[in-house]
Amino acid sequence: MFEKSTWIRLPRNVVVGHGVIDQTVEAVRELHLQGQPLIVTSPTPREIAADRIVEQFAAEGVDPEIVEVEDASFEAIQRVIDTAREVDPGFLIGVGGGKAIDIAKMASDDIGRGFVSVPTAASHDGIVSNRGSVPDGGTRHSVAAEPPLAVVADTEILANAPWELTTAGCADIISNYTAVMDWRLADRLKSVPYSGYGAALSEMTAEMLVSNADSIRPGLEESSWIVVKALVSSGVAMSIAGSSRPASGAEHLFSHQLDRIAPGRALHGHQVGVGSIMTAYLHSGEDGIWTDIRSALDSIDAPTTAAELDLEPEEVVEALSTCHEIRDRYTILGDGIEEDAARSVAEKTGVI
Ligand SMILES: NC(=O)C1=CN([C@@H]2O[C@H](COP(=O)(O)OP(=O)(O)OC[C@H]3O[C@@H](n4cnc5c(N)ncnc54)[C@H](OP(=O)(O)O)[C@@H]3O)[C@@H](O)[C@H]2O)C=CC1
Ligand SMILES: O=C(CO)COP(=O)(O)O
Ligand SMILES: [Zn+2]
Repeated sequence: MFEKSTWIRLPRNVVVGHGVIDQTVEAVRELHLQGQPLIVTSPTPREIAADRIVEQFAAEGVDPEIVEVEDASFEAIQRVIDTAREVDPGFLIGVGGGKAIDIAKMASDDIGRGFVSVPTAASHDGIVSNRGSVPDGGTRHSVAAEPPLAVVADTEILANAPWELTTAGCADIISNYTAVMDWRLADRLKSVPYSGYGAALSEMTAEMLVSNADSIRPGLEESSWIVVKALVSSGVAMSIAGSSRPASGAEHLFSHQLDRIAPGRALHGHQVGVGSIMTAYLHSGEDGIWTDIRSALDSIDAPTTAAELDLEPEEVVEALSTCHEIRDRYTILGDGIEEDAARSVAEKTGVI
């Protein structure tokens, strides 16, 4: 008897375009969300977007509660949960980069209230996904969480954000190529749950971004449009898969390890891009697609070397040779690669 079942949880309203931040209240009302909003944001996004959203609610006689977070941590999530228990909000709104959105997402899951995602940077593909990603000591948790009920992505705000945030988002998408290679390998060798639809959507998203690379230029609002649609699509792939597998393989393990070894040095997307060059080399060898990945990153101004990530060569070697320990996710790194092998792949790909 056929006994499989799945839940694919997706946002209902995805609102993208110029000035749509001013439609946030409308997007919320259309979902019939009631009660006081709890806005989770971080310092810069607060000035750029959250205060504007507060004004919109104030014009309707609603006074949102705001929690400002500085880092992605379980302490920050707990602070949001504690505030939510005090004020009993009707729903949450995450306004900012990956950190604010992940925290809002995970707190919303804990307190059982819906959440709306308002990205201020096209820097990562968690803006739509049903996954939260939080470092915790020597490990990192990628946990199931509430997907947003709505996403409000204002391309004017995204286009005015520092250019490197957009190139980080592009690199996060380009890394889907190696994430899917790792996923297929893990399916073949370890029988991990695999979704052909999730994999195909993830690869197609990377393909479309790369084929539009010429239109992704600083100051062009169209660039934010292209990138944010790719980020939404990649997030949907994760929701279809029910895991971050379509968008996170060994290149993400490398990045998560760098967050421990060299915290705050480079953006998530930029680290996974460089990781992807090296893991593509491990998958397909000297004449494989690693050169295409490097060219794609280069064409959108994303880093391709350790120096551009502000890293020492030995930090790259350490991260690559130890990152398999970060979590139980089978990838091309298997049970780890030797330091000399890691140095060799980093040298051969020009990363160091
Ligand atoms: N759940 C998921 O599926 C995924 C989660 N992630 C997670 O997302 C995080 C990375 O996201 P990322 O966005 O790079 O990190 P942050 O949220 O830390 O944002 C990066 C920087 O950009 C600033 N910023 C945000 N918006 C603007 C703007 N419009 N103008 C100027 N500065 C701005 C932030 O300011 P400030 O310091 O003031 O906040 C911060 O300094 C990681 O924690 C990663 O694990 C990534 C991919 C997928
Ligand atoms: O960054 C992500 C996808 O781009 C999320 O993946 P993780 O599950 O590795 O945190
Ligand atoms: Zn990522």
